[in-house]
Amino acid sequence: MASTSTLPTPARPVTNPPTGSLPPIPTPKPRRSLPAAPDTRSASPYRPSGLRTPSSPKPSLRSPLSSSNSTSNLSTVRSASNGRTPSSPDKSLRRTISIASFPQPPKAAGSSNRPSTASSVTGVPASGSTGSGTGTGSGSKPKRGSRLSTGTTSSYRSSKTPSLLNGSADGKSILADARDPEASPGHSRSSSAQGSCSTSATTFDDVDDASTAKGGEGGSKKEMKGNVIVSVRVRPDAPNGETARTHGEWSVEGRQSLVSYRGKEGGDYYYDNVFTSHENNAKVYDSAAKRLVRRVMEGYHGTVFAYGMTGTGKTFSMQGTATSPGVIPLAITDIFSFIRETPHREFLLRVSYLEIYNEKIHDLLSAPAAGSGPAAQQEEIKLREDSKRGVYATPLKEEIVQSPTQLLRVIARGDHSRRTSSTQFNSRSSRSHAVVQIVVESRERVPSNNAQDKRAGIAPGGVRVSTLSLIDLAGSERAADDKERRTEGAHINKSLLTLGNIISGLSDSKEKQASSGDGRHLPYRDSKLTRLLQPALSGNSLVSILCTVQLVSGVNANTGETLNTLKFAARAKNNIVSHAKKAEEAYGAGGGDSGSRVLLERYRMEISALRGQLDTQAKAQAEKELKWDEQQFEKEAHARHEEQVLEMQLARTALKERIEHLNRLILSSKSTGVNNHGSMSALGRLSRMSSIDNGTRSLRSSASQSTLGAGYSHSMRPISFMSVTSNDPMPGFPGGSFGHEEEDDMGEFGDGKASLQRQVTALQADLGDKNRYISTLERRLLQARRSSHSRMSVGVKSTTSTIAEHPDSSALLREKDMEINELRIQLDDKDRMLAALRSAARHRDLAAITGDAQSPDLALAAKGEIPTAPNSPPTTSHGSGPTPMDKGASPMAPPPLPAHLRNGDGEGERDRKRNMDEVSKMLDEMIQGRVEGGHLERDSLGAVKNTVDFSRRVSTSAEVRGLKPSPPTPVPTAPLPASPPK
Ligand SMILES: Nc1ncnc2c1ncn2[C@@H]1O[C@H](COP(=O)(O)OP(=O)(O)OP(=O)(O)O)[C@@H](O)[C@H]1O
Repeated sequence: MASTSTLPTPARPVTNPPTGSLPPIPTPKPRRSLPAAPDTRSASPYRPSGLRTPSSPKPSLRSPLSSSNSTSNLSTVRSASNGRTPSSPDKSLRRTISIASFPQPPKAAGSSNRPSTASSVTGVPASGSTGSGTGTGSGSKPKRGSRLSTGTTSSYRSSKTPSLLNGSADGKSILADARDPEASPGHSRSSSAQGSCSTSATTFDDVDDASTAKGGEGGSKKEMKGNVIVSVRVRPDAPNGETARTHGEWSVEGRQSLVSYRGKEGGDYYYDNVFTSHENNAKVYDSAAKRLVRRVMEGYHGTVFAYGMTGTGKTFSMQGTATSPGVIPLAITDIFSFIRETPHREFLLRVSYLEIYNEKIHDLLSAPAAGSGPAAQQEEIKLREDSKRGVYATPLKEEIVQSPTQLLRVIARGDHSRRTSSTQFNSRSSRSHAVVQIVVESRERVPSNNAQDKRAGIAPGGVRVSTLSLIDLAGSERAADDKERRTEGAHINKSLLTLGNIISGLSDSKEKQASSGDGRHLPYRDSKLTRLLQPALSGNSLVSILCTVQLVSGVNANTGETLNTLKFAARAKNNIVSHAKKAEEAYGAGGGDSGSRVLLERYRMEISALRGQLDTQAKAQAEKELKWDEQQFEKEAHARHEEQVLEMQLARTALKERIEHLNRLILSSKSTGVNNHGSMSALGRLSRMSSIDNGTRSLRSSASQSTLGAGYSHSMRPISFMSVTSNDPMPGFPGGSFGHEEEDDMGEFGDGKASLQRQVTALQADLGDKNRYISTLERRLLQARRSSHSRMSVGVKSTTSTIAEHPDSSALLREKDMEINELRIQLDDKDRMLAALRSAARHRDLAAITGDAQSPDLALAAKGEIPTAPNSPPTTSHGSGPTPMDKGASPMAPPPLPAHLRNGDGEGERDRKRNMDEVSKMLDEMIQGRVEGGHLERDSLGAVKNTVDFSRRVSTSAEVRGLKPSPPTPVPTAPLPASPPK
C-alpha cells in the first residue's frame, strides 16, 4: 500500500537542524510559564513548539496540542533533543518538525495496524539502537512506526490525518492514494474527471462541524491538520530525469514518503508525499493538489504553493511543459471537469494573476505598453483587508473565463509578463513570486421543473464564492554577484524568511492560544507575500505545499539549503492548522462575499433585468408593428376605397354617356316618326317635306352650337329652336314651354299625332346630330385636303404622281364630297320642310283668326270628308290677302274646302284654294326635285321613297381610317305620301 495509507509514526526530534541560506528563525522568546497550565517546556532552552513529539501512546481524541504538550511527550522530546544536541542548547531553531506527530484519527483508533505512538518512539536519545543512518542504510527500508532517529539523525513522519484532502475525514475510507491507478498520466490527461482520481470526498460535510460533533478540540484539530498537505519533490540531476536513488548521503523513498540524510545533522524526513525524480507532473498533481482543487470547487478556499531553492523545479512543477503540464494547467482541466460533472450548479470563474517583485505587486494581466516593463504605467497595487474577502490586492484585473483554453491563455499571458533572469542555478529563474487566483462562484441551479422561476432568474440557493490560489514562489538563493540579482535575492530571501518565521510562529501562536486564549502576533505584514498568504496560513484555507529539492552531493551540494527546505516543509505541515470551511452562500448582490463581488448574482440579476427589458421592448415592438400593420391596412383600405370610388365614378360616367347616347338614339329614332307598327308618323312625313321658305336661315350652324355645346336636355330648349321661335312664339304652346307635355305626349308622338312643336323639337335634335356629323366630316375633309396639299407640294411631279399613285385617296375625297353634298341636300330638305310647316302653321292660325265662319268646314273636316290635323285649331274665314304665312301650308292644316261647300264666300274660298295650291305646288316641286336628283323615286302608286344607300355610305365612311362618326340618323325610308294631284 502506498505510504499515504500508513498511519502516523512518531517523529524523531532533530538534534542538529541543518543550517543553510534560509535566515535563521528568530530567536524564540523565553517561554513564559502559564499559571493555568504550567508548561514544563519552559525548562527547556528550546522551543518545544517547534518540535513535534510523538503522539500519545494511546489513541485518543485529544488535540494535537494536548498531545504534543503532554508531559511525557515533552519530556521525551526534551530528553531526545537534549541528548542529541548538547552542543546547541540555546539554538533558536526549532529542533523537531515532525508531521508524524499528528494525532491519529479517531476512527482508526482501534486499528490494529496502526502502531502505537509510544512504541514508535523508540528512538530516543543518542542511545537509539539504530544510531546514525539506522534504518535508512543502504538497502534497508525503514518501517513505519519503527523508524529510529538517533544521534544526529532525525525522523520526520507525515501523518495521514483524516481530512478534506485525503478523503478519509468521514471514515468512509475514500482514501486518495497518490498512487491511485485511476490517476491519469500527465501526458495523456483528459479533461474529464473520469480520467482523474475519484473525488468522492465531495460527500463530506463540513469537517469542522463533523469533528466538533465528534466531541472535542482534539478531533477538530486532527482534521484541521489533515487539511494541510506537504509534499517534497526531488528534481532529477540529469536532464533526462534519471537520478540515482541514492545521492551520496541522501536517500529517497517515494513509497514511504521519506527523504533521509545521513550526513552530519542528518535524519529521516517523512511527508505526505515524496516524489522521486522519476515521477512526473501528473503524479504530483494527483497526489498534492487534485483533491484540494475539487474542494475549492465545492466551496472551500485552497492554496497551493511551491517552495524551494532556485532551480529545483518549482516553476516546472507548477506550470509544467507542453508535454508534461503542471499543477496549474491540470487544475484548470479539473475545474472544468468538475463543472461538467455538476449540472445542478452553475459556475462563474474569474482569474487574476499578479507577481510580487522587489516587494511590489504587479498585475500580470494588465497589458503594459509595448517596450515598457510590466511595471510601467501601472497603478500601484495595494493589499487591503476585508472581513469577507480577507486580504486582497487592488486594483487588480480579473478576467472572466468560460473554457480551459481561455483560462490557460490568460495565465500564459501573465507568464509572459513575469520577470525571469538567468542566475547561477537557473538560466530562467523566476525573480518574483507569482500568484494565480481563480475565483469560483457557484450556486444551485433552478430546478428545471420550475420554468417560471427559471425565467425570472430566481435561484433556490445563494452564491458560494471560493478561491484557488496557485503560487510559484521565487527561489531562495545565495548572494549573487550581480547587483540586480542581489537586490532581487534580498527581497526574495526576506519574504521567504518572513514566511518561514510565520510558519514557525504558528506553533507558538497555537500553543499560546490554547493556553491563554490569546494568539501571538505574527509578522504577516513584514512582506507582501506573507500578507497575501495570511488567510491561507491562518487557517481559512486548505493548503498544499510542494517543496522542491535537488539532492546533490559533493562540492556543489547545497545541503544546507536542501535541509532548510525540508525543515520548512516539516514545520509547515506541523504548524499550519486549517479550519477551512465552506464559504457561506451569499444571497443577493449585497451579501456574502463583499456583495458586489459576487458576479454570479450580479449577472443573474442583470440578466433578469435585461430579460425584462427585452420582454418590454419586444412587447412594445410587437404593439408598434401591430399599429403599423393596422395603419398600413387602413391606408391600403383607403387606397382601395378611393380606387373603387374612382372606378364607380368612371363607370357612372360611362353609364351616363351610354344612357345619353341611348336617349339620343331613342329620340332620334322617334324623331323619324316610325312607330311600332311601322306606320309613318306625321313627323316622318314632315321630315320629308321641303320648305319653300327661301328666307329661312340655315339651322345647321345654330344647331351645331346648341347640340354640341349644350348637349341634349329636356329642360333646355335648343338654341336653334329659340332662334326660330324667338320672334314667333309657337301658337298652342303658351310661354313657349312644353317640357312636361312633351313627356306626356310621347305616345301621341309615335302615333303621328304629335304636336307641331314637338315635331320641330325632334327635328331640331335630329338636325343637331346631323350637324355634328357634318362638322366632323368637314373637319376631316379639311385635314385630308391639307395633308393632300402638303403632299402634293413636295415636288414638281408630286401633283400628278400623288393623284396617280394614290387613286384611293382621290376616290375617297370624291366620295366624301358626295356624302357631304347628300347631307346638305337632306339638310336643305329639312329646312324646307320646316319652312313649309311653319308656313302651314301660320296659315292655319290666320285662318283660325279670320275665318270663324268656316265652322261648317271644320265640321266636315271632323266628319273625315276633309283631311285635317287632329289638333289643328279652327281656321278662320278671313279672306284677306295672302299673309306671310300663306306661303306655307301645314300638312295638318285643313285642306281647302270645295267651293260648293263654302258659304258663298267666293273670295275667301279662292284665297284658300290658291294657298293650298301653292303649298301643293311647292311640295310637288320639292319632291320632283328630289326625284330628279335621284334621291327619291316614285313607286307604282306614286309614293316616293329615298334611294340613298346609307349603309353603303356608312361603310364607306367607316373605311376611312380614324373616322368613325356615329352614323347619321338614317333618313326614313318609309314611302312618303304622294303629293295630292293638282
Ligand atoms: N522534475 C523535473 N524533471 C525534469 N526537469 C526539471 C524538473 N524540475 C526542474 N527541471 C528543470 O530544471 C530547470 C529549473 O527548473 P525551474 O525553473 O522550474 O526551477 P525553479 O525552482 O522554478 O527556479 P527559480 O526559483 O529560479 O525560478 C528547468 O530547466 C526545468 O525544466
